[in-house]
Parts: sequence; structure tokens; C-alpha cells
Amino acid sequence: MEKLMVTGGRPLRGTVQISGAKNSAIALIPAAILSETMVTLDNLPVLSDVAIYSELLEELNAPVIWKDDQMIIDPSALRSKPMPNGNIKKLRASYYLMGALLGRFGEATIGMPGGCNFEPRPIDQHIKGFEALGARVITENGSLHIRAKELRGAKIYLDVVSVGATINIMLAASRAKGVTLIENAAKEPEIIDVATLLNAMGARIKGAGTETIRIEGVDSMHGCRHSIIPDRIQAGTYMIAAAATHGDVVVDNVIPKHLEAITAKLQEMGVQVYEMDESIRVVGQPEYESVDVKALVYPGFATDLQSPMASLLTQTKGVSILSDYVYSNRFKHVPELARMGAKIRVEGRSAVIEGGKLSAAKVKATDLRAGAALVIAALTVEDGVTEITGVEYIDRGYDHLVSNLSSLGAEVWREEE
Ligand SMILES: CC(=O)N[C@H]1[C@@H](OP(=O)(O)OP(=O)(O)OC[C@H]2O[C@@H](n3ccc(=O)[nH]c3=O)[C@H](O)[C@@H]2O)O[C@H](CO)[C@@H](O)[C@@H]1O
Ligand SMILES: C=C(OP(=O)(O)O)C(=O)O
Repeated sequence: MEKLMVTGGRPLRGTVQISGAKNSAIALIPAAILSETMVTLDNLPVLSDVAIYSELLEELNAPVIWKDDQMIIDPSALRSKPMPNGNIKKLRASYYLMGALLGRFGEATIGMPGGCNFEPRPIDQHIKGFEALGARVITENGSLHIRAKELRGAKIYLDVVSVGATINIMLAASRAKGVTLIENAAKEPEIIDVATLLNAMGARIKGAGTETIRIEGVDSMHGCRHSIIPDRIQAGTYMIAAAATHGDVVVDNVIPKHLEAITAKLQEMGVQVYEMDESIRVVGQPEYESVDVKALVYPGFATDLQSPMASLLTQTKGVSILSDYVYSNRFKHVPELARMGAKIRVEGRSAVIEGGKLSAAKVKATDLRAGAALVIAALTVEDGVTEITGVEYIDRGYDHLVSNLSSLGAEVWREEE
């Protein structure tokens, strides 16, 4: 196991290139198995979740060629197989194999997903969707057994706006007979990205990115080439890090529209943010106003940026309230930030954060974005070296983190624990 070492106190300066979105990639890879011929994905991020997913496809007899930021998936000899354990447990998005295998074979046996379990993350809306499409779903020995004699289009109203359920239902419904309507669908950019790939593979999906998605099932799907959208969460993390270190950073290869909520919040604090065509420049200032932030579903402030934002809010001159309306208890970073001297406490679904200087400490990343929060906090520390363990979580979502931060002038390195 490795740990991350950070000597902070240096403003980040320069340009950072953002890779493709993790949350798209790990939905697009399983989506590819709905095709009978080869699918090529470009702008793929180099992340542990992507590596695990490519192994999952190999297990299903779909060979994968992955070089740099391109993956070629050959699902022509794909076979249906129960996948109760192993790699399935290593990532959250393994649940997309439920929808994809159900669509392709009318059956799937998949273990309960793993990944970042910062709080219970039910999948009842996924199950409700599969059942509405005519599948029988049984939970046994920690796996879901999903079978359908025939998948039939249906109208599905999601009780909770869920990214995963929206995508999983889209996957299965693409190969159902007739029309499926998903009402109260999630609107995240990654959902549009998945619909774009599926349509290029021959699906008939309309309305992705709105709260009603219409899917007309098709009998067969074919290969295509697709370029993954930029990772708005990685981009937002670098924007926050630039502000927290009072630096000046151009975050390149992004879709500024996807970053409007974080841009607006940084500007409200007094950070200068300039939007360009495919990049955003963040110019830090000596002092920041405290602000209140509410994490919501898209286009609201992303919950995945809530923990990194907590670190920035320790650098203001007042008291900020950071609430999460997607996850009620996503605050595992709070005790770790407190170890670094942050005046922070949890009240209900909010963190109350009083500005003040942080100090170096030994801290632990307990999940992906909690890890990002600790890296940002460590970058602000003026004296000493911060040690961050649990780097394997950070590697789920940030590729080239050490080289990216180093090229921006940070002193960051990895060491064996
Ligand atoms: C792989 C991936 O894309 N992960 C993202 C995805 O996770 P994921 O798709 O798992 O998150 P959801 O959008 O489903 O979850 C949103 C909320 O709905 C609840 N819920 C969800 C499904 C369900 O069946 N029942 C239910 O109650 C969850 O507990 C949560 O409170 O969206 C989250 C919310 O933007 C992000 O934090 C994750 O980074
Ligand atoms: C929670 C996250 O991912 P996952 O849903 O894959 O655990 C995240 O990306 O912040």
C-alpha cells in the first residue's frame, strides 16, 4: 500500500489537462456489451475502476484492448455468466452489468456492488425499473438474480432521482420490446453521454438530460466509436485546489457548462473565474468570503465536490454551511480535516465550517472524494508534511494526480506505507 505525502503552502500555477469522466467511462464500458460488434471508446481516463471494469468484460468473454486513453471492446463472443463475487465487489458501478446483461441475454446474476460506501447506497430504484420491464428479481446469498422471459417497455417513475437507476434502466430498455418512459430521471451530463453512445450503437433514446427519457427498444445493436466527455468532478477538484492555494490555474479540456454550479460558488466567495471555450481559468485571491453550499442533483452543486469544497471553506474568514441533499451523511472527511486543525462539525446533513489555518497531520482517505478533500487541505498547509493513507480510494477517480499537481508546482509524492 502506498501513502501520499504533501508539503503544502505553494500556490498552484499552470495548466492541467482533464481526462474523460470516470462516471461516464464506467457506464459506457458495460453499455458496449449491448452491441454485437466492436465498440471503441476514446478519451478514457486511466483509473483503477476502469481497469477493474475491463477485467469484468474479459470474464464475460469480451476481449478488451486498452492503450493509453483508448479502449476497444469486442463483445461478439460475449457469454452470460453469474458474477457473484470478485471484481464485482470492488466497484460501485458494477451494477451496470445488471442492466446490460439483462438487455443482452434477458438474465443477470450479479453480486451487490462495492466501491465508495460512505453511507448505505440502496439500489431499490434499479430493481423497480427491471421489474417494471418484466423481470423477476430475487436477492439470494448477496447477489441479485434477474430474469425476464421477455423485456417489455414500461412507464417508470423514479421515486428518487438516481443516476445509476436512470442509466441501468436505459441499458435494459434499449433491448426491450416497445417503448419505455423514465419519469423523474436524473439529468447529469454522464446520462447524456451514455445515451449518445447507445444511440450511436443503434438505440432509439430521446430526452436524455431532461426528466423524461423515452427509449424505443431495438432488436440488435452494433459497434461504433465514441469519445467520452471530460470529467467535471476532476475539473472541479482542480478549480477548488487552485482557489485554496491562492494560485492561478487553467483547467483545460472541460465543458464549462458542466461546471456552472462550482464556478458560481467560487465567484460568490470572491475567486476570479474566467470561462473560455474548452477551459476555465481560476485565479485565487488573498481572502475569501464564507458561503453556504447545498449539494443537489444536477444542475445543482455536485455531491462529489462537497468534500473537496469543505477543505476550501476552511480557508475563508467566516462560517460556512455545507449541506448535502443527495447523501445525508457523506461526511467521513470531517474528522480527518479536524485532525488537521479544521474547525468543522457535522449538524444533521450539514457541515458547519469556521475559517482558520490547517496544520500537517497523518490522515486517512476513507473514500474517493474524502481523499480529494484531504489532498486540497494538505496543499494549504504552510509548515510540515501531511501523510495521506487510503490512496487506493483516490486512485479510483484521479488519474495522474501526482504528476498533474507536481506540474502545477505542488510538492507531492507517493511512498510505500
Ligand atoms: C458511478 C457513478 O456514477 N457514481 C455517481 C452516482 O452514484 P449513484 O448512481 O450510485 O447515485 P444515485 O444518483 O443513484 O444516488 C442518489 C441518491 O439516491 C439514493 N438512491 C439511489 C438509488 C436507489 O435505487 N435508491 C436510492 O435511494 C441514494 O442513496 C442517494 O441518496 O451518482 C452519485 C450522485 O450524483 C454520485 O455521487 C456518484 O459519484
Ligand atoms: C461516489 C463516487 O463514485 P462511486 O459511485 O463509483 O462510488 C464518486 O465518484 O465520488
